[in-house]
This record gives sequence, C-alpha cells and structure tokens, in this order.
Amino acid sequence: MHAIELYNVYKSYNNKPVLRNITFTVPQSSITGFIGPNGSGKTTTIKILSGLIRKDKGVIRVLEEDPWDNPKLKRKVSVIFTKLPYPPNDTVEEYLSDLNSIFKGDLSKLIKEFNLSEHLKKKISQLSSGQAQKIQLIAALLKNPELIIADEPTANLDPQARLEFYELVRFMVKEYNVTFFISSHILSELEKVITHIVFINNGVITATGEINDIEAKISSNEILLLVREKEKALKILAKYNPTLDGAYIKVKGNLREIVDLLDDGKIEILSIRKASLDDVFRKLSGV
Ligand SMILES: Nc1ncnc2c1ncn2[C@@H]1O[C@H](COP(=O)(O)OP(=O)(O)OP(=O)(O)O)[C@@H](O)[C@H]1O
Repeated sequence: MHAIELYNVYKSYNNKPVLRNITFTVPQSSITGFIGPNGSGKTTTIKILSGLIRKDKGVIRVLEEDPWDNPKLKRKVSVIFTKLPYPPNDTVEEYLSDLNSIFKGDLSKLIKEFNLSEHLKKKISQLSSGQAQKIQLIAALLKNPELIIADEPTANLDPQARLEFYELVRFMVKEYNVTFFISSHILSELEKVITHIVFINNGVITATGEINDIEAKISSNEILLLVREKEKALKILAKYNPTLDGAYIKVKGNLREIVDLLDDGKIEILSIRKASLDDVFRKLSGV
C-alpha cells in the first residue's frame, strides 16, 4: 500500500504554474526524500498533502483519503516544519504535557528515548535548534501517527544535529512503524537514511523510485577523474567518449581498465570518484 499518492496534480499561484502534472507515490514504511532546489515546489506540495492549501487539478490520496478538509487525517498524520511553531515561553514539560492531554501517548517513554529528561524545565526559547527539533519529533509521535511529513526539518541544524535527527528518524521508522516523507534541498545527509526518493525541479517530477535503483539507473558506472594532463588523458580515453564536468573528466566504463589505460599512458591521476547521488541530483535539477 502507498502512504501517499499523487496523480497529475497541478497548482498555480496567481496564474503562475508552480506544480505541473505531479505524479508520484510514497510506499508505506518507507523513508522517502523529497529533493529539489529552492523554489522547486516542495513546500507547496507539502502544504497540499497536509490539507493546508488546495490543489487545482489531479488526484491526491494520503493514507487513502483526500487530504483537503479532512479531520480524520489530522489524527493519523503529523507535519514537522523547519522551525518550532510552539509558544516560546512554555517549558518543554508544559508544552509536551499539554499536547499529550489531547493525544495520550507514552510521553515519559518518548522523553527517555529522545534523551531529553534533563531539558524538561527549560523554556522552548532556550533550546538549541537540535533539541527543538527533537521536541517536534516527540510532539509528532504523541498521536501515534501512520505518516510524518517533514518540510526541510534540518535546515536550521548544524551537521552533527542533522545526523542525530536522521538517526532518530531511522529509529522511529523501526520502532513506531511510521512512514516518513521528508523534503530537503541537501541530499548528502538524507542519502544515508532514505529508502526512496522523489526529485522535483521547477514544479516537475524529474525522477522517482527506490534509492538504489535511481542511483544505478542514472549514475550507472560513471567515473569522474581529475588528472594532471587533461588533454592527453582525453585522447587516451577517446574510445570511452569522455566529457568534461568542471575540472573533471567524466567517463563510463570499468574503473580498473580505465586506470590501467591512464597508467600505461603515464597520466598522473589526482583524484577518482564514482558519480554520487549528489551528481545525480545536480543533473536532474539542472543546478
Ligand atoms: N503563496 C504564494 N503565492 C505566490 N507564489 C508562491 C506562494 N508560495 C510559493 N510561491 C511560489 O511557488 C514556487 C514554489 O515555492 P515552494 O515554496 O513550494 O518551493 P520550495 O521547493 O519549497 O522552495 P524552498 O526550498 O525555497 O522552500 C516559488 O516560485 C514561490 O515563489
């Protein structure tokens, strides 16, 4: 079953198309990354999925329901944003207890699991960004949701807090069997945690699928080489139809063979790298 399904969805603001013919699905129990550059339409899509704004055209199913004006979904779906929308003068304990009087989740267990016991008496405004995002995760879990939608949740976090955040996401999927749909314009940290990926660029879906398939399909056996004598290396590698990617020579083929060929030609290789998902992202996003 799919947690999210969109078919041929369109949205315009003041006659300016922002989402064009959007079709993708998010499998249940997946951690799906929604990746695209700034302004590509991620927040608009997330607002539609959360029932905050309405699509113009197309079919949308969130847990098999239309998200627009659907109170039933509010019980089953949590939405997380970049910044805490919470009252800054409440203490962590006050805020979470108030929330839990509605949802009746296992708050003390969550506080322990998220390592927040020593911060309960702090005001929300006194928390670090990373701690604040942990509060959002706990708040999201209190209602025991089936799906968590997160819009750029790590944009304000430093690299260490980002890694910790994604570790918690992994833990939540395993322990609480929740599906995650997370948007970001940075792929590198998400790459380690996501199982599926949806690329969006300029309001259009450019690729979607299981992360391993996408990586294999698009980057295949692409190799990037930085060498001292570029022109000479290009000649030696002519049968591979090499192209240039900035300072790098890009070729497709067997790494061992290519290195041997350059060795025979006495070309000094300064750096070799296989195309990463980031390269794929750049290719698909045109950035
Ligand atoms: N309320 C609005 N009225 C008019 N245009 C809007 C509105 N909200 C968003 N847009 C435009 O829609 C496009 C997509 O914006 P959106 O916020 O969905 O992108 P995004 O991928 O989330 O970007 P970012 O990563 O910068 O948040 C942008 O060109 C933006 O200027």
